[in-house]
Amino acid sequence: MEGLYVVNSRANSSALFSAHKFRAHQLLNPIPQKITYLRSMAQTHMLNHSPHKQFSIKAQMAEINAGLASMSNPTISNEDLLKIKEWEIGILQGELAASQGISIRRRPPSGPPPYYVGPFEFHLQNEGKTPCNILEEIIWYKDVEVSEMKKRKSLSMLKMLLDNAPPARDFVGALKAANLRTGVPGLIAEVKKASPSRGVMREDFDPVLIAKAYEKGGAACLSVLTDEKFFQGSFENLEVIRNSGVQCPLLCKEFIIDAWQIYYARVKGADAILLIAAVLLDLDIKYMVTICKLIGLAALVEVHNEREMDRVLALEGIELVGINNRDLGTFKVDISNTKTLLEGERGERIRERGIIVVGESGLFTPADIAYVQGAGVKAVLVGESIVKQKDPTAGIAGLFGKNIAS
Ligand SMILES: O=P(O)(O)OC[C@@H](O)[C@@H](O)c1c[nH]c2ccccc12
Repeated sequence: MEGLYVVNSRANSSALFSAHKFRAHQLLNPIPQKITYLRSMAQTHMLNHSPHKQFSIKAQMAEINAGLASMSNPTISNEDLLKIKEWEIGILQGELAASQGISIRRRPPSGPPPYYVGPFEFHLQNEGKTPCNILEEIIWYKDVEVSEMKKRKSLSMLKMLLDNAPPARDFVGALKAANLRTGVPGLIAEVKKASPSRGVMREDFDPVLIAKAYEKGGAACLSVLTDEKFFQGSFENLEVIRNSGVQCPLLCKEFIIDAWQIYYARVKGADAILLIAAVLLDLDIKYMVTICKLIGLAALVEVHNEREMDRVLALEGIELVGINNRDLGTFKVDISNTKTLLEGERGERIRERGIIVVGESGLFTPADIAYVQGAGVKAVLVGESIVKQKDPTAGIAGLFGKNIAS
């Protein structure tokens, strides 16, 4: 556990590069040999994990090295050096993300540090300082938010709190049981006040009342939005629902970019967390799923296109995959996405591996539920259509076209 902590204790970084940075702290003096050493380490990591990018990265590394070798300013401070390193690592991480088809960029640093002598193209890459879509905006804001939260509560504090937390409830088990009991997909009912695409969905928003109404209506699990700025949710909502006597396992609906958030979610009462493949590198997903297993959480890995599905299916140990019918970049909703991603060989592999698939977003009617069930989902994640109902319990019966409460 301690090893995991060191590697993943920094925001903004994939596990490997965090380890790399960690060592960078220890190795800053004297400068040239150590830079070369650090660089070769980064190079090794890149080569191991992104073979098809080998050539371009090698070339860029060579360019940076040449630049540094010709650097004449001997007064460069350790602090500036560290900034240079961090900036470069950001660029390399961007490269790795692009090679995996991830279009969401992490928050750009404020441009090249002083004394930077790397290739010109790197300067250009960081020109775009405005987010390209809503998901990117959310992620950039989250980066800042999480680094602030981490200052207030360290990971070691969270780990101490974890030792006293009641064990997590079986999220996947509850979905399977509900599916077997009702013959329709197990319901994850979402406690959601607002969203960037739909605005405020319910003015009289009482999270505990809604949660209890969902449970009464036969929800297997609940999803609680915790993002404040864009969804008007909160960790307080998660906590009050957990302490209200509601028995359903809880999904912490958060934009997770740092393992610290996983521990935080568990401390606040979560039984499952969401990992969004459009945002996270393969290695990050793998690493975060491992952390979830260590602390007893289920991980719902969300995909919204074929590329993301293939990336996730290439990872081991995945139990729960969500297919989002809403493109988080454009807000476009199309429930046939669930069907498309489960067709052919992909669907077969999923069945063989016993992965539970959750159909997410845009489900309003019994026909919608039947459609995604026909496509192969064993669970659904529903917010808008039930949270907007005056009586969410009746909303659930309306959504399924029958009473699914036990
Ligand atoms: O309200 P809807 O259309 O029923 O969607 C619920 C849920 O799928 C959606 O809120 C969601 C799916 N993935 C997300 C990731 C972040 C925030 C929200 C989401």
